Amino acid sequence: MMEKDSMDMQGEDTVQATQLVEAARQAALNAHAPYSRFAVGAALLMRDGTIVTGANVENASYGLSLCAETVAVATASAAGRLREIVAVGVIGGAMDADGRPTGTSPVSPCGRCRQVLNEAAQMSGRDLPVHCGAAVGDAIRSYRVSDLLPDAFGPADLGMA
Ligand SMILES: O=c1ccn([C@H]2C[C@H](O)[C@@H](CO)O2)c(=O)[nH]1
Repeated sequence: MMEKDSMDMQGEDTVQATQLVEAARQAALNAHAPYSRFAVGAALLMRDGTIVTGANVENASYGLSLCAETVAVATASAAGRLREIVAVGVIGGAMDADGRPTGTSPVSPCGRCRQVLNEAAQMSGRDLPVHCGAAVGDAIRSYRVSDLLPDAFGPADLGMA
């Protein structure tokens, strides 16, 4: 797999990653993914320590489905909190018969979600950590938004500070 090297973490960052991955796992249980049967959960750590979550919402058109990360960022934005995001956790995996995501390899955000996360990073003024966890087990790969979307098209390209 071609992916930029993930960050090495220690101490507090590891706690943050573990907490966000666990919240993302909980969120993924609410995925509406009857077509792909692939559940994704996303968790946003906010400046005040609270967590905003999202899960993927598919629909019968397939292609117009909403990703977990996008749902989470939209939820924070709708509450007037787009600028308050400080870290992100994501998990995903093929659902078992009970609708629980499975798999021991981390998944990382799709291309569209990377652009959405870049907007959150720009608005928060932080190169947000993105902790990508496995549905099951301890595997976590952590990145920065700028690792996932280098040379991003962003507000500066539209002449905005
Ligand atoms: O970053 C991603 C990648 C995929 N999905 C969802 C979309 C679809 O519902 C399912 C399979 O692609 O996973 C997400 O929620 N986030």
